[in-house]
Amino acid sequence: MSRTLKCESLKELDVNELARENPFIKLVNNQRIVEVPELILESGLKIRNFPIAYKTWGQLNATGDNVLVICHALTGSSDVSDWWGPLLGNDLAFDPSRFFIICLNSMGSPYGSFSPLSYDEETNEPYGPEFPLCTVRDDVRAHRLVLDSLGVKAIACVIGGSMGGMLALEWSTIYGEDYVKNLVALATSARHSAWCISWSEAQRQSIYSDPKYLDGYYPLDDPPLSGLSAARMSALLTYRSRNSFEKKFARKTPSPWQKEKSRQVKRAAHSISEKSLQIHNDGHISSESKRPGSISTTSSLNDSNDESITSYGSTTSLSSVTGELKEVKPAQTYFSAQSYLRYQGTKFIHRFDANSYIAITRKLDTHDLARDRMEYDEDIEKVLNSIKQPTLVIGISSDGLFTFSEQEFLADHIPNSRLEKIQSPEGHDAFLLEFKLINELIKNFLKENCKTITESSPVKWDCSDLNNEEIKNSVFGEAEEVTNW
Ligand SMILES: N[C@@H](CCO)C(=O)O
Repeated sequence: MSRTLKCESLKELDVNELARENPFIKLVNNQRIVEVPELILESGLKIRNFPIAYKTWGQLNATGDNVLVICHALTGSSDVSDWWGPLLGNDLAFDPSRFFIICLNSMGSPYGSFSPLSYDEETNEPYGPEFPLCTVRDDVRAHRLVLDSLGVKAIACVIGGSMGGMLALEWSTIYGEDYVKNLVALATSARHSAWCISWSEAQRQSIYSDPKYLDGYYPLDDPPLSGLSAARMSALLTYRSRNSFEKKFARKTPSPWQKEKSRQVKRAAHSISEKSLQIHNDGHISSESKRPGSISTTSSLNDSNDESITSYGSTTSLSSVTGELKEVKPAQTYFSAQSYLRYQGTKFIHRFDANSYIAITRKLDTHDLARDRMEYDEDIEKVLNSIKQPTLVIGISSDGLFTFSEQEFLADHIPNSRLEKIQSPEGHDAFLLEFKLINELIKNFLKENCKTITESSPVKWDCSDLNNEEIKNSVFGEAEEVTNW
């Protein structure tokens, strides 16, 4: 991270102190958090003295215009090295020896910016479910205030995928080509589709239906984990594709390490009814798995008193006639695809907050470049037509969430744009997985459109914050093959 540059006019906040109130902040290495004095949200509400977290790499040049603004996706943080690490480094797409690279955390996210975990000055309580609606446009306006205070005069290119792509489109639309010189939008849309809104809704409903949700007034030490985990599991399915799952898992049984990762902990069953109950409630993370009044037979996901780790693929089963244990091979009811989903759900609840998830999915739902843009008659094609910057649109062939046709729509209506298709079976998340292809596409686009910067002499930058070890140990879990190319 650039240690030399500080916000001139914004108060720098003590990250460690903030992390005492919001433990998720600790998951992001070496970011800065500043206090923005005031912003009027799109809703008309004025917010005061609120935090924005950001992280930078490289040095700002004398003219303040060698700036790459990278915008993160739904559950991302300001730490680009954690989720797009293989694109960041000397001679890569995001080259800190030439560009000043900045990623600012979106509001609603639990990773440092203004969120449901922030304290309301008036009540001295976290906002929780009373956190105000923050839109993509609100993010862009708040982030602009931070860029101004850092001395940024123009953005060489704004780049983002998924929600990050929405921010990138808004940056270009709000501030125009004098301030934002180039745009790269990946796997995103001009407005959030009915399909995406519906998935957001289904995920929020998972959280609402967790009895621990308590209308959002849950204590931070007892949050609605099962609802949040279920929300992430269904979200994850929309981020991948049927074919990638079939190829990866088919009908495989989880290996012992996969079972261990997904914490499938079972105690021995002593009767048919106990065994049936175990199968029936298998995967229900807050289940007691016992009849009211009887002794528990299945531990919850967080139970550390494991007696044994078994699965229904074992050879111990029950005779339906006698009700006694008998050595037979039962039908498989626990599959590798399930252990993967459960593991992902568990991984997520350790790094995200339920109210934040609700706030940020609502932000996605508000996204519509045409909304309230009367100067364009709220006509989406006219708004896209007003984006004059050289633009690269990148779509994923198998993306079922932000479909390739939505990328075609963007490219068809943004006049100075080029469309690239990534052939990948991975679905939407390919924008976070197909590093090599994305690196090449963005690098070539910048070479073509930011020549004076890409051809400038490289300057030294502090790369101590970037190393393979950090990428491998990503708190957010980069793909397993991240370092393989
Ligand atoms: N996997 C990404 C997908 C959202 O586009 C995330 O969690 O942010």
